[in-house]
Amino acid sequence: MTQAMLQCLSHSPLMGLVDPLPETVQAATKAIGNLRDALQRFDPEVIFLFAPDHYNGFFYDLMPPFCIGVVADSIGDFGSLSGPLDVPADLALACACAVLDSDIDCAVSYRMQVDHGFAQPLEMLAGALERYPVVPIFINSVAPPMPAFRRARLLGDAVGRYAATLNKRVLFMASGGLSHNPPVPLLAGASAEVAERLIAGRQPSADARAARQQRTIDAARAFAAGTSTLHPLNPEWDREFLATLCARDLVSLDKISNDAITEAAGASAHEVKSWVAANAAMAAATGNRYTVQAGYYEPIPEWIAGFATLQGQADEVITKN
Ligand SMILES: O=C(O)/C=C/c1cccc(O)c1O
Ligand SMILES: [Fe+2]
Repeated sequence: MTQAMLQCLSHSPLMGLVDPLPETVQAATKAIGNLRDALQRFDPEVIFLFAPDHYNGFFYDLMPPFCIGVVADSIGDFGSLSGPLDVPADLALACACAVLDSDIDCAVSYRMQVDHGFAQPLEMLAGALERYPVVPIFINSVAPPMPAFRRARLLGDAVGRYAATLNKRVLFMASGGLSHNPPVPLLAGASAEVAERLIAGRQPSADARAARQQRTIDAARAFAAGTSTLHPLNPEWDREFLATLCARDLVSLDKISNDAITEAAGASAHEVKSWVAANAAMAAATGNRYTVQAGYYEPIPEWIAGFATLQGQADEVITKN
């Protein structure tokens, strides 16, 4: 029998670099610890990790809406872990085939590069990049045109139905901020130099990477000081989104357009599509017999993130406990 578990966590590469008050860090750390403890108890045999990229592994030379990594490496931006992920290649490829058979067009990569979006949850929850077998599933969340909520839900549904055939303990994990708008550039209106970076910016020089990271750190300091023009966090939007997931009413999100997401919650709020996909996977794998609890929520300007955790269990697991 397949046993399923769901964990969703915001990420921010600013954690540890631009921190809020110690009590805020402590509360977030405790919430992350709760997820980590639950993950260890569950001891997944495979993790399906839905996450975005931030122009570190995916560029406009060929930008897929979705991509499953058959082989994947973390680049180690902002001090996140670098190195290979333990991707079960046959299983990842079979998952991609099942997704395609479900009418969801999804790329595959045998050299997928991932950034803090994938590395942070693996480090914070699993303890290492290679601690557990992981199928990395990229959802384009920063580079328009992007998939809509509905497509993210259907991707998750297809992954969940595939996972249900495995007879394993599977963990559906999502990584992404809620409302937020860090200074990740847009191609529309970009200078020639920035456009080139977004189209073909793979393997930047050490200086270029350091400059990029410093720009984000400076932006976070200004945002926290209230002197920034970045789109504000939107706690009301975030809380409503979390309530929708807890009510397991994913279909109701379908009516929210990409423009409406950007306008209400910022250009990087599209990262919540990872959460939608993971929740849809959980619903499909359990035949909709699961419960979800939001764990922690706080709008944290220093991390430029509506920061949250959420966890879900299959009803069978709850009954056995
Ligand atoms: O500069 C980047 O690559 C992204 C930074 C960032 C900052 C805050 C929240 C996030 O989700 C990010 O990816
Ligand atoms: Fe992000």
